Amino acid sequence: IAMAKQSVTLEVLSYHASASLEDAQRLRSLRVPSSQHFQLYDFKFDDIHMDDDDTLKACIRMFLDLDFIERFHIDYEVLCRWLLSVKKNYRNVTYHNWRHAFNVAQMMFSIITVTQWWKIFGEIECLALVIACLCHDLDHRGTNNSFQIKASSPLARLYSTSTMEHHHFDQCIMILNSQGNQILANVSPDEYSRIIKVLEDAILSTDLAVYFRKRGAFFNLVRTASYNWMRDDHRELLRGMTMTVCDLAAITKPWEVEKRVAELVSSEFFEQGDIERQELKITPIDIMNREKEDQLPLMQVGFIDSICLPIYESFAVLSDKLEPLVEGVRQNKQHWLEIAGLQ
Ligand SMILES: CCCOc1ccc(S(=O)(=O)N2CCN(C)CC2)cc1-c1nc(CC)cc(=O)[nH]1
Ligand SMILES: [Zn+2]
Repeated sequence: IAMAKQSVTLEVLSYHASASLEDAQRLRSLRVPSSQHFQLYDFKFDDIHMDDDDTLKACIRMFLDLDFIERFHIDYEVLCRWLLSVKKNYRNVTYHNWRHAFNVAQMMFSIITVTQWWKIFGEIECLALVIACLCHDLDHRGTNNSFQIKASSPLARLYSTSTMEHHHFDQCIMILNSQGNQILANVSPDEYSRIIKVLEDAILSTDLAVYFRKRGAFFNLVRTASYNWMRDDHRELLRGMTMTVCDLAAITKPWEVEKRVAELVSSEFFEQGDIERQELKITPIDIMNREKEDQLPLMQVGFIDSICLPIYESFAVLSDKLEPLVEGVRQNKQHWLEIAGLQ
C-alpha cells in the first residue's frame, strides 16, 4: 500500500507550475489601485469587467489593506510570484477556475472587514483564511468528489473522503513551499504551524459534506447566543462556516451575477454528466443530466432552501451588517421561482 501511495503521490501531486520571474517582476512594477477603486468592500462585487492583471492587483490590495505584508514581513516580489503561481494552478474549467477563487477571497475580505470579525480571528487566522480562499479549489478538474470515486481517479486512491479538498490543500502547500513563492518564509515556526493548521481546516471546510456535518452545532450556538469567540472550537466552527458562506456567495449577488454564475455551474455539472454517460457508462444524477435541464430553476430553489438560506440567515443573526447577503438570497429565490413558473 505504501509503495502504491508513494507512486500515486508522485504521479498525481508532482505536477504544479510556478510562475516565471519575468511575470512576477512585471506584476511587481504595476501600480496597485485602492480598495475603493476595485469596490473590494462591496458585497455586490462583480469581477466581470476586470482583466487578469486587475484580479492580481486586487489581491495585492487585499494583502496591503489587511496589513499582511508588514505584519508577516512578506517579500513583495514573492507575493507577486505566489499570486501568479496560484492563478496558474487553476485549470481552465467552466466554473471552478481562478475567477471563482478570486471572488471567494473578495467575499472573505469584505465580510471580515465590514463585520470587524478580523478582531475575533486575529491576524494569523485572517491571513490563513484569505490564503485558504485563494487556494481552496486549486487544480480542480471540473468534477466532484463522487466522480473521483466512480472513475477511481488517482486522487480517490489517495483520499477516500473530501477527495478534492485534500488535493486542493496539497497543491496549496506545494506552492507555498516552492522556490520564490514562500510568502510565509519570514514568520516564526509557531506562527507558521498555526497558519498551516487553520489553512487545512478552512480548505477542508469547503466540502459541503463537512458543512452539513458541522452546521447543526453552529446553528445552535447562534440560536442560543452561547458562542464565545475566545474559545478555539467556537472560532474554528465560525471559520469553517465563513468559508462556506464565501464559497456559495454567488447566490447572494444581484440577479444578473447569480444568473451568469448558475449558468457556469450547470455547464460544468453537465460536462461531468456527459463524461459519466460516455466514459463511465452510467446515468448521471439529475443536476448533472443535460436531459433534465428544465428542472434547473427548481433545483436552485431546493439548493437555496436546504443549503443557503439556513447559513445566511444564521450569519445575519450574528451580524446585522450581513443582512444584505440573506436579502440577496431571498431575492434570487424569487427569481428562480418565477422562472420555474411558481410565482
Ligand atoms: C446551477 C445548476 C444546478 O445547481 C445545483 C443543483 C442542485 C443543488 S442541491 O442543493 O440539490 N445539491 C447540492 C449538494 N449535492 C451533493 C447534491 C445537489 C445545488 C446546485 C448548486 N450548487 C452550487 C454549488 C457548487 C451552486 C449553485 O448555484 N447551485
Ligand atoms: Zn469553491
